[in-house]
Amino acid sequence: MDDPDELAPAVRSILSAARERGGSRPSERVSVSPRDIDVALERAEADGRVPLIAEVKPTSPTTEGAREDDPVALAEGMVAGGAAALSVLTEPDHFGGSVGTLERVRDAVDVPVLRKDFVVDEAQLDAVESDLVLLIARFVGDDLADLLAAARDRGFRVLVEVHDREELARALDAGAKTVGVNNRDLAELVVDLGTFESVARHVPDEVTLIAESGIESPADVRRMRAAGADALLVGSAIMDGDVEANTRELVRAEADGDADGEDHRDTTEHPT
Ligand SMILES: O=C(O)c1ccccc1NCC(=O)[C@H](O)[C@H](O)COP(=O)(O)O
Repeated sequence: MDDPDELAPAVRSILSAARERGGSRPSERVSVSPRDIDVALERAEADGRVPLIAEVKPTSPTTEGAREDDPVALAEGMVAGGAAALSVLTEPDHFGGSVGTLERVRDAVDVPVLRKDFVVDEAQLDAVESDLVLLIARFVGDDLADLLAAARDRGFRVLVEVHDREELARALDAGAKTVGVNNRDLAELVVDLGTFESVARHVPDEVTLIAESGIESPADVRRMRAAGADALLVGSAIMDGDVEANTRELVRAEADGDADGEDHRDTTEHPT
């Protein structure tokens, strides 16, 4: 992992809390029969919906206040609004999430559910079942391939998050098949949609590519799709107000707008 001093204080705090929670609770090894994310994304495309992963994110270090509504009602609103899949924060100390929330949400909906947390060791994988788990390349460093294998052994599909080309190369070397490019720089917590545009062009076509963070409007959706996003992960913009209406507005961004429908990913080979 990078020098922790380079990370925003909030992110250092998130990571040290994750390590403390780590293997503190001995759990049985989970075994998951996952709902297929690719099928869910393809179904959305076939229906003319932008494939959207809507995030149940009660609060965060960059959000003022917290959303206290029942997360299950929020999740159901997102699905009613057309979300192809959901992401649920399980980090309790900085995002107001919990594994119990994820279990309740996953029981209530039939779309794939991503567990959004800061997994840094294998024992954390056994905290709860989900269809996908997140591994953040920057935080797991040289353990990425081992954690990827450990997650797959349990049946999880793995979303590997990267922020630059070096992390992308490590993700691809480790065998990632689903890659998220986070527009939020975890060192400074600054969001720049140009991050996705610059990294996406180096992602091979066969990889499922997700644009994460900072997507706020139908124009942002079209921008990320034009840069090659197979799907978008959106939290704050959906959580702010009526989640069903907010989800619907983003899901319809291509039907209502004039996207060129082209994928601008580079299909030539790049050394990893
Ligand atoms: O969202 C934050 O404030 C944050 C701060 C520190 C580390 C991670 C953080 N977010 C995690 C995420 O990946 C986002 O929740 C997700 O991509 C959705 O982003 P957004 O649509 O911008 O809420």
